[in-house]
Amino acid sequence: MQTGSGAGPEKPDVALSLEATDLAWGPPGRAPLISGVSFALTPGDRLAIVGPNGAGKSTLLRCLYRLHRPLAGAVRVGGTDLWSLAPRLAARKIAAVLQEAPGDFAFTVQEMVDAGRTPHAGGIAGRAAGARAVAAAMRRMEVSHLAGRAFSTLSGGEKQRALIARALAQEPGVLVLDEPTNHLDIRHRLEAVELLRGLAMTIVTTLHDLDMAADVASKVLVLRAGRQMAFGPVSGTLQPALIRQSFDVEAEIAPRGPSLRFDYRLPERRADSSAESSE
Ligand SMILES: Nc1ncnc2c1ncn2[C@@H]1O[C@H](COP(=O)(O)OP(=O)(O)OP(=O)(O)O)[C@@H](O)[C@H]1O
Repeated sequence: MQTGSGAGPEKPDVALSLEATDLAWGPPGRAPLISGVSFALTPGDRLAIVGPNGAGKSTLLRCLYRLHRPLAGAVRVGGTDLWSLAPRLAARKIAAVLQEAPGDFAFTVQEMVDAGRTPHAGGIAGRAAGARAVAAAMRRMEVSHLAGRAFSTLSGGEKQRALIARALAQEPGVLVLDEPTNHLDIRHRLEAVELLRGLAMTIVTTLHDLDMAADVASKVLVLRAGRQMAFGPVSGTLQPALIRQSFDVEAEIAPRGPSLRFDYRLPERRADSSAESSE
């Protein structure tokens, strides 16, 4: 994938602010799966959402790309309530890169990436700008040579790159990604980090790997059991005590260039609890 600025869409990206205020969501008739989530991103911020399995990371993302309507609180993009926008206008402001959806399988890569233009205006000028944005996104994600291939026949990493190309073709102000480095090999993973750092849009991504969160993100939000444990700059926020509380592991943190490196171990069992368990 090409990460240099020369390979980007010709129209400059316009990053937008993103704000969540006391956000809560849960399925009808059930207790909220997430609640009390509040954060504010300025245009161009890159937020990593981290937390253990089942913490509510994907649920929070669904609130941010307008799939789940909040039970309480609000999401504002560029200062406007997300739910006051028509769906098409919301899709011009926020694009999502999710794990592949069953509906994606019927299309070629070209058709998939073209679909990123759906929220945008048609007309001759609109179509020409759209074709340029699609071609630039495909070049950037190195999927141009796969244009005629059925999406269903791609490898996991190729699929991931095609899905990111579709979102880039959408030219959003905010890009939301669910575990974007899943399936990527070492080289493409490093390139994804560089890509995310180089995009001139606001980024929100879930990540399991804290090293990667520190490499990619300027800010981090830690969730556990649907509650926000912390939100703030990566280096001041991801501290051993918070990692122990949130993930139940002991962590040692060391600087690595401008980023951080995390080493983990399981917490030692307390002597009295092992005595209890042997009784
Ligand atoms: N629509 C739903 N109805 C009922 N429960 C749900 C729904 N969506 C998510 N959940 C539950 O909410 C919890 C949080 O799920 P979510 O997928 O947001 O977690 P996550 O942090 O992304 O997890 P992982 O790291 O394992 O991907 C899980 O226990 C999940 O089973």
